[in-house]
Amino acid sequence: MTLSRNKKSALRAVLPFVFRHWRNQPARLSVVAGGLIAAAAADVFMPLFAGRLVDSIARTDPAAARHGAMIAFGAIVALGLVAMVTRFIGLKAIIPFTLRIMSDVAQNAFVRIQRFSTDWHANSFAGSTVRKITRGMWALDLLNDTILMALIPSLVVLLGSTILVGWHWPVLGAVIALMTVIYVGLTVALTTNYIAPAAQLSNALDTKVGGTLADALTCNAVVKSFGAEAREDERLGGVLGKWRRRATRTWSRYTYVGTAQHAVLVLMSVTVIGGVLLLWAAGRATPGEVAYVVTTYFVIHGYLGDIGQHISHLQRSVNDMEELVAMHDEVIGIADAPDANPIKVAGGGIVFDDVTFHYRGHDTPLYDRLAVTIRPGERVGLVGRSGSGKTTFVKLVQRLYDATGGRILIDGQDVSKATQQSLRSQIAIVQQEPTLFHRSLAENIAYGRPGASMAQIEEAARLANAHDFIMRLPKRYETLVGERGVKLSGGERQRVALARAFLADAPILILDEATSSLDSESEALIQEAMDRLIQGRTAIVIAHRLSTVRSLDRILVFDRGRIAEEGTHASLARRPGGVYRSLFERQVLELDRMSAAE
Ligand SMILES: Nc1ncnc2c1ncn2[C@@H]1O[C@H](COP(=O)(O)OP(=O)(O)OP(=O)(O)O)[C@@H](O)[C@H]1O
Repeated sequence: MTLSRNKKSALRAVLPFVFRHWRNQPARLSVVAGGLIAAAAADVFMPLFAGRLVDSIARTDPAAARHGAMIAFGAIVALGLVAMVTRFIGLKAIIPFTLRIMSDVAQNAFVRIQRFSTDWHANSFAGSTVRKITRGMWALDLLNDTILMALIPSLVVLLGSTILVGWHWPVLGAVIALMTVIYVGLTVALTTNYIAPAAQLSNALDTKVGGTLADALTCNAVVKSFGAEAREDERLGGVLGKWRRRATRTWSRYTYVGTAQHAVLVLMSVTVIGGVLLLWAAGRATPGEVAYVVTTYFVIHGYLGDIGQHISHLQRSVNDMEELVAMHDEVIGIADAPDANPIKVAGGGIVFDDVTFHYRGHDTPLYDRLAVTIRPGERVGLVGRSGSGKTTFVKLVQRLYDATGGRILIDGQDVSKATQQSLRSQIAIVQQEPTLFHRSLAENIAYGRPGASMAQIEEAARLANAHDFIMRLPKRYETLVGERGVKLSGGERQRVALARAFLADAPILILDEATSSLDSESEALIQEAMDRLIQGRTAIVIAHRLSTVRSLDRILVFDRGRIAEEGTHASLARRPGGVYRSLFERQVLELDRMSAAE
């Protein structure tokens, strides 16, 4: 999290990040900076000719007055045109320049986040992450505009005007320089030390508002089922209340700082305009020169007045980008080894060679030197109480987590030394609660094999007993399934996931059996499809209903991260006092009770 970082480290992290992106487009950057600097330089000379104009028309000789005035007027118009054209060129070039960086930043963030470990995703709110990316993207737009369109031109005007005035009247130049330094120093100090800490706190709460909204909306089905809408309203209200208090503090600080800046500008007008009037009174400045200094003051006033805002924008955009940049610095978690090779899976034998595994934050390891061998083509059931370590076993096979000790081998190759993409392409998984994309059914089924033909997709759906229900849908294979597949029933989602696994045709299959109570017809269809899918592959089936694992080659009974028993259904069911036997007896008893009740 970024709160512990101070503002300097935020600047140090964000600015190099942005400049790295600038360097990718050197030609465009030169056009942008060149155009905008030239326009600002034209502004510096404008007051000089305004002064000449006043002096010319004050001449007693009408012909000389007209001639002088025309030259000064021509120069003012020419400078105006130069400023207009060069600014146009700069502004036109900044559009593709910034848009390209914004899309690069979003794309790069997405590329990284997708590859962050399962652990990272388990600990992050999707809603907050989305907000960090979009907010960072727009902050980059503001940051580019602030530096290139505002701060650099302001610097050119301030330096140029100070030098030009100082050339005529060194003391007046020094006064302008001093007041500018006071103004900018005060602004920088107040924005960074006074406004930024408050802004950082309100940003953190802003992210929290996004997270709270997303959390409740994603779990809307749960909220509805408990009639907990009012509770969630209240929860959001609480977070919004905190955000409002923080935002009030931040926005008030902006107002106080604005007033302090205004006071310095008033002081500057007194010293600069007062100074040139004294010079005029002493006969050392003509009326035209007074007009020149007064106009210069107003030009400087215009730029300085906005500098406060530019610095706040700089600060705000840096704060808004900080979380995005921090994500770039985060370690991926599970990364491919530098010498990783694609895994080659033929039979699909899996070995847990004395594997120790410890979840972060837990006191004790879940597995302590767990040793398991699954033969190629073997069909193994994992059973055991909830939390006994069945799902973790398959997560380790997929290398969603790294083992703390020992090795996991597939066909003799260490999974930690294989490329993740190759490893996961060899494993098809049907989750307990399959998640579908809000895309067409055809796209969802073809996810495991991009480019599959419609005929292949239909064949997979038939094998998964999904074809018939799909054909009854209004748009058949083109039907959109809703966010996470909410428009389908649990059993239908399972069958789409099975079709996906058929099409993926991987040598290793992981089935996490659905616990949701399906009607018996749906259950039979799924069971039949599962039996078909398992044929000819190494299969690991996490089973909750023991009927599912009866026909498998071997059953591993998990108990608090250990394998308490293993064997076939028949051998385990006979073992007196065994864990499996007690689970089995309990399920038989439940079935008896249910049929008695019917
Ligand atoms: N991401 C995680 N971070 C920390 N602890 C976890 C994480 N996932 C699971 N655990 C813990 O590890 C233990 C084993 O969990 P696992 O999901 O492997 O059990 P399971 O046997 O599959 O349970 P179930 O049958 O309920 O799905 C549990 O105590 C669980 O709380």
